[in-house]
Formats: sequence, structure tokens, C-alpha cells
Amino acid sequence: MASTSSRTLERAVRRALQPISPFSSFASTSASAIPALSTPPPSTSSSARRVPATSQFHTSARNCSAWPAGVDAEDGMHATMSSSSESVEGGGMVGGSQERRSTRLQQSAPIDRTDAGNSKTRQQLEMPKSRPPKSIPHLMEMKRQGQPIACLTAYDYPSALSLRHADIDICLVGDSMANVALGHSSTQSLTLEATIHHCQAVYRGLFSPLLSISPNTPGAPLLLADVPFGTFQTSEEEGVKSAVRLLKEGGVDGVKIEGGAEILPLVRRLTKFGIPVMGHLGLQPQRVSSSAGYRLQGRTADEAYTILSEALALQEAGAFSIVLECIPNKICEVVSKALRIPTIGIGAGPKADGQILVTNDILGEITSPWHVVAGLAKAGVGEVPALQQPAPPGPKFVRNFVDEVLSGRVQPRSSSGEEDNFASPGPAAEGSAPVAASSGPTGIGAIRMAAIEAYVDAVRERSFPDAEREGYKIKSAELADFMKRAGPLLQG
Ligand SMILES: Nc1nc(=O)c2c([nH]1)NC[C@@H]1CN(c3ccc(C(=O)N[C@@H](CCC(=O)O)C(=O)O)cc3)CN21
Ligand SMILES: CC(C)C(=O)C(=O)O
Repeated sequence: MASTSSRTLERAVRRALQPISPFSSFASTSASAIPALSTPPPSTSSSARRVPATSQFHTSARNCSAWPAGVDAEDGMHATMSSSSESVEGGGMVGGSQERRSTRLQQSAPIDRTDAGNSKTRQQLEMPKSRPPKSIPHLMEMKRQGQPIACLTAYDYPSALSLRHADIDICLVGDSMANVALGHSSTQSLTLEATIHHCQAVYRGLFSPLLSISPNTPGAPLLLADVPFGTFQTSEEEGVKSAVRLLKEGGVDGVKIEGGAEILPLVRRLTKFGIPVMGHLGLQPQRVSSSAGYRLQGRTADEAYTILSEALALQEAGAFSIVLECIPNKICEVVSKALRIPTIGIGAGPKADGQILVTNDILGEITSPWHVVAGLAKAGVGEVPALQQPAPPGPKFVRNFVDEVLSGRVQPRSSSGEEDNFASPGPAAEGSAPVAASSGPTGIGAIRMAAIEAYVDAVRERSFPDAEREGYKIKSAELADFMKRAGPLLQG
């Protein structure tokens, strides 16, 4: 914990960040592989990224090796790229899937027309292939191979960049954004417009053209968004319209929808039209008003049976994955084994096929006024009457990965040399290269990147979550009753 003097804290930060060069994994081993930037990386330690063993399972349609020219202006890059018109059908956002991205590229931004007839374009000759984006078949294969799927939320550009850097598998523009980014007390307040607006910011981070500069940039995650409360309940048509807007205007690959039996017709309809749907069972924050607060779900045999049967029904309806929130470890384990599609757990124990947390939570961000009040009380600033009772603790399934990094409990992912990355870069000398490939973030940015990497690594090596401390139990009598009733469902 960071309850140390600022001097000790600074030393801890230095120690934790010393070996990290957040961009070192982007810098290729040979400077010539970075086409546009003139300054070679100072450290040429072979820090080639671990390629997930399943990376061959991407669908070729999503394997966009083309330089996504003109998608967005990015610093000095734009001039060297083409000037593309941003005209896109459906409201001005760039297309969603890699397929659409590359189609759009061909339509609107040929880099050099004189190459048009050549078998090898300038792109193919000079540009490195970027790593393939994560696809649904890729995630299915991860489940089959028992490789945990690492997921996080993002609501803005800097977090999206950090997630891409950490090689996250799924990036969710979750409606928890209502709480942690917009200050609402419930996710019910979130609008479709706000969700789209934030999806666009996240998209610009995940798919920034400059990221293609290195062949070592991790493949882009699957980008999903929650369909907000109130934008799919009134009719199937409205649900389809909302999902289509998230894809066309928000640029997402698919949608997540909270709910069980009542959403099956919508899930069937969307998946039939090729819109990927992730389900969400267990604790459903959009229903918080009718479920007496944020509480553990599936703690009785009855409740657990409903979760299992709804999970199977969602799979049958075409869902490609299901989030299981705040349910006992054992129930998550049974459901995960019963499904072909991957389960993504949050407060559901270590046996889910993947894990997700709210990024702000793993960074220890201030996400509640309680954090301010508690901070004042701790600092001994006058009377703080509200704190006669302690601030409500956060959910037990959250782990603060900034604490993990700063305490030295986890090791930074990449060691790249002796530079002290905590030192801020001095003012650029006149005439020096505008962007040095070596200048990674410092301060909060570096800590954020290190913490997100630590989370991804912990999920991949199964050191997160801890079954005991970060999971929930079910009474053995309820479990036995559940298993008896679940028997017939588990046969098929
Ligand atoms: N910052 C943040 N993180 C989240 O995970 C999150 C949000 N916001 N907003 C929307 C929902 C609400 N969530 C929550 C919030 C609190 C608990 C919680 O305090 N759970 C108790 C369980 C108590 C019980 O029933 O036994 C816990 O001790 O973990 C769980 C999920 C998850 N989602
Ligand atoms: C945490 C995930 C599962 C979520 O639903 C959200 O961010 O809203």
C-alpha cells in the first residue's frame, strides 16, 4: 500500500518503473523496420513480444496488414500519409471491423496511385505487417486451449492506448462508465449517444494509425460496447437499431447485453444478422433497483440453476461469450464447463475462461465521493461527520494493480536496459527529431501502463483472481442441490 512518506513512495516508484520502457515493446529490434520515425530506439534489446500461441487462429478477413492511412490525423504522420476524406456512411465514424477498415482504406486512401497496377504496393514493400487483431475464432480457440482471456474496460483515448499496449484480448466500453467516468450513481442513466461518443474516443486509441509503425505492436483487441439501459427493452427493433448504431457510429465489433431469457429473441436476431453478442448474467447492474443493491448472485440452488440454463440458452441463441458477474466460484466453474463459448468472469473466481475488471478500479482511481471524504478524514482535515461509519469497501473481487507494481510484488513485464524512465525527458534540442521512438510516457502514464500489463500477465498466468480472497463461496447444501438439478442440463 502507498501509506508511505512521499520520499519512500518516490523511491518505490523509481524501483518499480526503472526497468520499464513502455514503448520498448513497440520498438523493433532493427531501426529500419520502423519506417517513418527517424530516431532509432536507444535500446535494441531483443524485446520481441510474446506472440500468443493461438495467433494463427485469426480469420484472414480481419488480418489487416495494410497501413491504415488517413484514418485520423496523428501528429506529423498525416502529412506523410494521404489526405483522405472522412466520409463514412452512418454518421462520420470510421468503420468497425478490420474488414471494413481495410475496405474503406482501399476506397478512400490509396497511398500512391502510381503503384496501383504493381503486384507489390509501396505498403507491402516498406511497411511492416502489424499483428493480427483478436477475433472471435481466436477467443474460441483460447478457450479450447485453456488460455485465459484478459479483458478490461476503456472509456477514453488514453486508456485505449494503454490497453492496446498491454495486449489485452477484449476491450469493453462498459456502462460502468456511467459510474466511474460520468459520476452517475447507476448505469441506468447512460445514454446511447454518450456510449457512442466514448466508443469513438476508444476506437481512436485502439486503432491509431501510428500504432502500425512497429510490427511488435500487439494485435488490437476485440472492441465491444454495452447496449445501454432503456435502448433495447422497448422492442426488438429498437435493440437492433441501438446495436447497429454502436457498430456503425461507435466502431465496435460487437455488443454486450445484460439479461437472460427476456433478451433471447434480440440475441437471435442480432447474431443472425452477423452482429456478435456477448451475454451478461449474474449481477446485472442495470437491474440494481430491483435486485436490492450490488449483491452476490446465484447463491441458492434455484438462482444458480437459472444462471446455468440462461447461459445455455444464450449460447444457443448465438452469443459468442458470456460475462458472469459476482457469482460463486463453483457455479462459474460448472457454467464454464457446460458452455462451448468462453465465459468472462468478474467476481466469479478463477475458473472462468477469461477475466474482466473495471480499469479505473485496478488503477485505484477515485471513483466515488467516499474516496474524497475518506481521504480528508485520513489527512485529519477537521471534522468529517459522515465517517463515523467507515466508507463502504469496494467489491472484494477488485485488485489494485498500481499497488502491486509500486510495492514490487509484481515484476514489470519487459526489461529493456538502464535508462531511467522515471526521469522526465528534457526539453527537445533544437533541430532534433520531433518524436523519439524511445520517449515513452512518464508519471501517471507509465504507472498506468505498468499496472495494466501486470493485470494482463496475472490473468494469463492465473495468479488473478485468488479463489479465496477475490472469489465467493456457496453453501455446500445449495451446491449439492444445484448439481443434482443441473445433471440433465450437463449431459447434453
Ligand atoms: N467502479 C465500479 N466497479 C465495478 O465493478 C462496477 C461499477 N463500478 N459499477 C457497476 C457495477 C457495480 N458493481 C459492483 C459494485 C459493488 C459490489 C460489491 O460491493 N459486492 C460485495 C458483495 C456483497 C455480497 O452480496 O456479499 C462484495 O463484497 O464484493 C459488487 C459489484 C460492479 N460494477
Ligand atoms: C465490468 C463489466 C463486465 C461491465 O459490465 C461494465 O463495465 O459495465
